[in-house]
Amino acid sequence: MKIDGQPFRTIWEKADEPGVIQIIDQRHLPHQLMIENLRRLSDFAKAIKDMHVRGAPLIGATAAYGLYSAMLEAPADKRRLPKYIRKAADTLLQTRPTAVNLAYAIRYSLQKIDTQADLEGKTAAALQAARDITEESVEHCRLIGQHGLPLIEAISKRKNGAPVNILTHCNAGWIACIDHGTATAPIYAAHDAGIPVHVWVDETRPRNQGARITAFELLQHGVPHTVIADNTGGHLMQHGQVDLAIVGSDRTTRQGDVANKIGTYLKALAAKDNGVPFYVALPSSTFDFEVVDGVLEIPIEERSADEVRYIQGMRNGKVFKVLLTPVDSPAANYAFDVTPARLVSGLITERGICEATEDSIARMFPEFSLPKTA
Ligand SMILES: CSC[C@@H](O)[C@@H](O)C(=O)COP(=O)(O)O
Repeated sequence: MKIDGQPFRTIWEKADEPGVIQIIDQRHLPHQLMIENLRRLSDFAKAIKDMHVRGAPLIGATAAYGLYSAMLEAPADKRRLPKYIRKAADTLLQTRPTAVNLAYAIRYSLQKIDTQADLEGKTAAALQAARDITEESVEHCRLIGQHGLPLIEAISKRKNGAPVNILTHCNAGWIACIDHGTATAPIYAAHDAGIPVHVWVDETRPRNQGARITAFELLQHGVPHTVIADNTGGHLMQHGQVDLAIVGSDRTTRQGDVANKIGTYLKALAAKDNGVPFYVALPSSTFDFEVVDGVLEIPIEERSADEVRYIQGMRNGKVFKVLLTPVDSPAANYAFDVTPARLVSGLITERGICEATEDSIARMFPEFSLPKTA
C-alpha cells in the first residue's frame, strides 16, 4: 500500500545495513510517520510489547525477524546454543499473549533453524523463515481480498450500485499486517474494482486503533469512511446503515470462535440482532487448533489501566496525553474479547469463505487437524 504516494510495507530489511530491520512505529500515527531501526532481540521484544508494531500478522513477522536478530548475537559455543535459542524464543513469546501468530511464527522459525547444523546455517535459516512469514502474510491477505470481494459485489448489486456500508473494528488493515490487511483487504479490492464502498470506522478505545490507524489507511487509499464512537454501531445497524461488518482475528479456535479487539463481541451481538452479516477475515496463521472453546481457553491480554485513564492526541506537532478520569479512579484494560462462532456469518480466509464451524474449517484446512505447539 502507499503513504503519501510512496509504496510502503510495515516491516522491511534496511537496504544499506544488513541485520537491521525497519518498522513503522505505529504509536505516532496518524500524526507522524516515524521509522524505527530494530537491531537487537530486546528491540524487537519491546517493539511488540509496547505496540510500536501491532496486529496479529505483523506481530508474527516481527517476532520471526526478532529470532533472526537473536541468531546474529548468538554465542559461538555450540553447547550453549540450544538453550540460548530457546530463551530468545521465550522472550518473544512472552511479549503479547492473545495473538497466536506470534507462536506460529516462532514455531516456524525454530523448525527451520533446527534443520541446520552450524551457527551460520541456523542464522541464514532464521532470516529465510522471517522472509517466508512476511511474504506468506502478504499473499494470504491479498487472497483474503479476492475471496471477500464477491460478498461486497453481491450487496452492491442488490443496492443498485449505491455505496455498500461496511463496519469495521480496531485496525485489521495493512498496518496491522504487512500489506493489504485482513478485514480491509476485501474493502480495498472492492474500492479498486470501482465498487462504491463507505466504511464505518469504530474508534476502538482505549488505544483508538480505528480512529488513528484504520482512518489513516483508508484516507491514504481514498476510501470513503466515517469515524464513529465505539457505541454507535448498534444504532446504525438498527437504522439500516450497515450492510456488512468485517473484522479481523487474533486467534480463531477449532470451532470458529474468534478473539479480536475488545468490543468486537458487542458488535457481533448487535449485528445478529439486526440481521447484519458479520464476517471475520483471517489468514490461516490465526487458527489455534489446540483451542476449542475460545471464551474459556483463549488468554486475554490485560494492559496498563493508564491506557483507559488517559487519551492520546497531538498539539503543535507534539504527541501528548490527557487524563480523562478522576485521578484516584481505578480502571481495567482488557485488550481482547471472544466472539462465539454462533455470531459469525463466515470466515474469509486465503482459501475461500467457510462457515465458523469445526466441520467447515476442517474441510477447508484438513492439514491443520493435528494439535500445534510452539
Ligand atoms: C489484522 S488481524 C486483526 C487484529 O490483530 C486486530 O483486529 C486487533 O485486534 C489488533 O489488536 P492490537 O492490540 O492493536 O494488536
